[in-house]
Amino acid sequence: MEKSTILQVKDMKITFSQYTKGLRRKKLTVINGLDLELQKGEILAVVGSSGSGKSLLAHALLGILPDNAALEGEIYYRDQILGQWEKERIRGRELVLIPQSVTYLDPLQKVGEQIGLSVKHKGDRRKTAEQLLLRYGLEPETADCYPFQLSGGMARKVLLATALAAEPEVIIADEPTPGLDEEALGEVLKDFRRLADQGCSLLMITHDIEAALKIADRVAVFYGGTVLETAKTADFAQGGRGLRHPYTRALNQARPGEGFEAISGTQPYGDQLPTGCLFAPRCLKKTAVCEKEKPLLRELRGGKVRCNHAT
Ligand SMILES: Nc1ncnc2c1ncn2[C@@H]1O[C@H](COP(=O)(O)OP(=O)(O)OP(=O)(O)O)[C@@H](O)[C@H]1O
Ligand code: NI
Repeated sequence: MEKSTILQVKDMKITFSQYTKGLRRKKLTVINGLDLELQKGEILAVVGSSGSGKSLLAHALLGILPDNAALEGEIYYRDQILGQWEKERIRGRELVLIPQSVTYLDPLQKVGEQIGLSVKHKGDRRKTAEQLLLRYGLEPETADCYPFQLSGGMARKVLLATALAAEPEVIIADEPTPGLDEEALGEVLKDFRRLADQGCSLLMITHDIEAALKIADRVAVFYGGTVLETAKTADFAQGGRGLRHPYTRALNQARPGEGFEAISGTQPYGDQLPTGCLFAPRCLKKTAVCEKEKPLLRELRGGKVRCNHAT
């Protein structure tokens, strides 16, 4: 582990047991062999298409997976194994989630009180809540609203304010930006960068690769429940010359201004994973070995890649 690593995931696996017809139990592995490291004071963006396992990673880190999920592998926080008990102890304090859905807000509690509960330093919680609301352009009176009285964008801002109130060590932001207007988006991204520069560590899960590249230090690319590449943000520049994996290159080329070239096919899921490389069925560079063996995640040019052929 590097000295500045604050959070580390080693060989994570998440399996759901589901009841199928006739009450037979079926196991479905949705995350497998996932490794990730978050350094202190960095923004690590996690990108990947819908269903690749991004939110499950977030929920596993916070200890809020559903009851039918089994979690394997190791999570370290500040060099210590992070078990369920520890997760519950630091959740909402040292480690906070900005959830993907605004339904995480308590419908029966006024906004100001919800933010107030998270405020780290005692004192005037109401005032702190109002200041945080103001930071995202919401009137202080918003503190007296119930969640149902807010627009989607306002609710997002309340989730952000709640997370920041805790003055956490680590923020896991699961799609924090949808529904925000341009101005608020810019404000949030700037805030994230500033927090990181002050030493807070951020895992930013997002579909918005443009937003990620604006502020992130590194990017982890998820696919079919694992990491295919971790790259430095700079590797995406100049047409993605520094990138390592064919999937990341394809993602990069699908960005506006980069040619908008989509790749055909869809990501594999659960019980229908290929035996070899997860990306092989869609890869233009695959060879016989790719269909037989799962490549390991290996270090390459200051990043990591799970590909037999990357150089
Ligand atoms: N409770 C559950 N039972 C069974 N499968 C589940 C459950 N929750 C999630 N999954 C499956 O696990 C996979 C990963 O889900 P996850 O929500 O982590 O994806 P995601 O990358 O966050 O997607 P999105 O970008 O749409 O938010 C999906 O295929 C999903 O269907
Ligand atoms: Ni998600």
